[in-house]
Amino acid sequence: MIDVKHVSVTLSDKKILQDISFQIPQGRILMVLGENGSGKTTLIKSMLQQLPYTGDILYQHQHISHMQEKERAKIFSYVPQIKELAMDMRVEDCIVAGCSRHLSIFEVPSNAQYEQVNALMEKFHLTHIKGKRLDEISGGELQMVYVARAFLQNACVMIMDEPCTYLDFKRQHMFLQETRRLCKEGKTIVLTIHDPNLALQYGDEIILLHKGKLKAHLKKETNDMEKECLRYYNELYGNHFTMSNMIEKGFLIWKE
Ligand SMILES: Nc1ncnc2c1ncn2[C@@H]1O[C@H](COP(=O)(O)OP(=O)(O)OP(=O)(O)O)[C@@H](O)[C@H]1O
Repeated sequence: MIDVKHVSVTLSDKKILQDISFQIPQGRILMVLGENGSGKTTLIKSMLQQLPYTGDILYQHQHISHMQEKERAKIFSYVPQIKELAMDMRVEDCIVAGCSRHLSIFEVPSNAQYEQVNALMEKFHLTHIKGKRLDEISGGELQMVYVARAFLQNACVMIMDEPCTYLDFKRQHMFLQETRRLCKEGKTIVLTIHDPNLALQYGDEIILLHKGKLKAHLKKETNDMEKECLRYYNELYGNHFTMSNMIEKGFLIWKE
């Protein structure tokens, strides 16, 4: 379980997050929603100890801030926003770096690990970019390369910052189906996303940030997530939304 307790972040004298508290049980997908600048990235970077914060963030009742870097790498894998991704390496080398925590400093990845890379590249339909450098592939492909790398890392908690942004419609669903499968194996997934429909379809829980504050925490079991999400969106962003079953328009949905 991850326990975020009264977390606040101030950067350059600006309050970015204010008194955020929530828990995520193991084996759940938490979707983090909120408009641009609401604090989603700041929240996940705080969880990853990449930003200074006040309050407490615990994993299985242990303070994450007290853990060694290596211990944290066993617990968390991270897919940053695409704007932060390094370019100067080959696709396979980028993915195989996901298992670097299993290697000692002088060790190079084994053939078996490269086989795992090949399997992941097949799973995510990336075989056509094998051998290419990261600056020779598309934005969506780059995003999937980093997702594959995080999958290879096999950490207990996967934290991903807008992993769907550059993915086409099919790949968004394919990827989210994979994350759901990982959850069934006991992994915990935290991901920021802008599409409330994807969050509703795949999330076990949703938190909604607004101006650095936690506006809502919805759970599949205890909330009518669709209706409450609609209510919050209308409250926050003006009365612009309705549910698809309330209007006579067709739209594409993913058949499971
Ligand atoms: N180092 C910094 N110093 C000052 N302000 C910052 C810093 N980093 C981020 N901010 C501000 O904090 C706010 C929250 O940023 P954050 O990146 O967490 O938002 P977000 O919800 O992830 O946005 P988006 O959906 O656009 O990615 C923004 O107003 C941003 O300008």
